[in-house]
Amino acid sequence: MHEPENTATIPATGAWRTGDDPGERRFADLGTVLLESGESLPVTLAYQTFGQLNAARDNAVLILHALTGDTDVPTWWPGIVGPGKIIDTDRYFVLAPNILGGCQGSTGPASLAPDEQPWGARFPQITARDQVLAESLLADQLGIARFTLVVGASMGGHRALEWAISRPERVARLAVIASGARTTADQISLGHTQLLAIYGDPNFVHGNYYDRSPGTGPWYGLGLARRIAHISYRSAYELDQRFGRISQGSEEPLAGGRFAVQSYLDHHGAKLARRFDANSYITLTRAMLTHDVGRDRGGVREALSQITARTLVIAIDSDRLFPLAESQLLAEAIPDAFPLALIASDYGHDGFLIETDAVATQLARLLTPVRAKREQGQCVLD
Ligand SMILES: CC(=O)SCCNC(=O)CCNC(=O)[C@H](O)C(C)(C)COP(=O)(O)OP(=O)(O)OC[C@H]1O[C@@H](n2cnc3c(N)ncnc32)[C@H](O)[C@@H]1OP(=O)(O)O
Ligand SMILES: N[C@@H](CCO)C(=O)O
Repeated sequence: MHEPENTATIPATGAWRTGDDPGERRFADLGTVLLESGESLPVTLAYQTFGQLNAARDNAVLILHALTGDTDVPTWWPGIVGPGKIIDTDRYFVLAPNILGGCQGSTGPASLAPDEQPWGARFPQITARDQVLAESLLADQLGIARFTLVVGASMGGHRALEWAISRPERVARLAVIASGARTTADQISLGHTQLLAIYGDPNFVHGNYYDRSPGTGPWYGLGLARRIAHISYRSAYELDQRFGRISQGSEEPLAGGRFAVQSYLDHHGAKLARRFDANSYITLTRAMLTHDVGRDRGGVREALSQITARTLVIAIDSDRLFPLAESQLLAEAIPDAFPLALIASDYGHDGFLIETDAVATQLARLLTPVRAKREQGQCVLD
């Protein structure tokens, strides 16, 4: 394992995280990986771990972050992961890799290609299956044969499902939150418009912007893509309850001012553009759009029937990005699944990040029997 050069060479134009955390992340060199596309890619994954792997190596939990998440799970999911939380780091060994194709330490378009230049637009097409392959190589390297729980929300749920289908012997329990078995036409449409927002930025220059002078990256396009995405992360009801037609500041929209909700979206757009790489956003969005667990497996239901893990599917009732029907399908088609767990929330898709008490209550159904039996001194086979 080594600190890859790629994290040190992202140019100053990019304000995404560049290996700036205080040494908690580690990096696994996983060698050259054969991708679903047939191309080969040298892969490094950044990851963090929390807690201790026990002697039996049977307390590992794999947490798979969503689109722009990172390895620092206790920070973005504080109600779920940490000492005494439902994913109790005093009890479990949590492994949190950064997604392949991302820009927070793992190999992605900003990494150096073998010719010592950033991949940029040359970065190959990546799928959820490629991402899971890389994660499984990381697990191999860490000596984890089987996870007691694999959990992912949103795009993390895509990978969690791929894990449970392609490597059922390695997943004892599965939690899929606000996610689905394959991207819907609506999701593809939303992703498509986000991609076009980036492509249309004159500073995108076909993805080859890394050597441009500071301040000339495709931040406008990336920020616009995030605004489009962010609308889909929240419910119409919540936005209206919260912002209504309120003006931002004293200047009325009729007099050239902004609505507060415009300012809010602008804030989230600018914030992401400061911390994320546009080429990674494209790579990950494309991976999301091509997600289909049924591809080359005889269809979605056939693929889901291969899952052996005890499974919990959680949905947010106001999620307009991942419709309930998609979660319902998972809960019905996965053989050993609890009935769909529905969380009532006004927050929409982002509910998985915000409604952590409700998510924890649901996860307890999947995890507590193990805890209770262990505390009674009983042997529990994962
Ligand atoms: C697994 C993963 O997905 S990890 C990655 C998760 N993180 C992200 O996605 C980052 C984006 N953040 C978010 O989506 C949300 O902040 C969440 C889901 C994390 C939390 O949701 P909430 O608590 O409802 O936060 P909310 O959506 O109100 O955003 C708060 C921000 O909006 C800002 N804001 C609120 N109203 C306005 C407004 N009218 N004008 C400008 N800014 C505003 C706040 O100042 C705050 O800014 P800050 O985050 O820079 O401190
Ligand atoms: N806020 C989440 C939403 C996607 O599920 C992210 O950016 O990863």
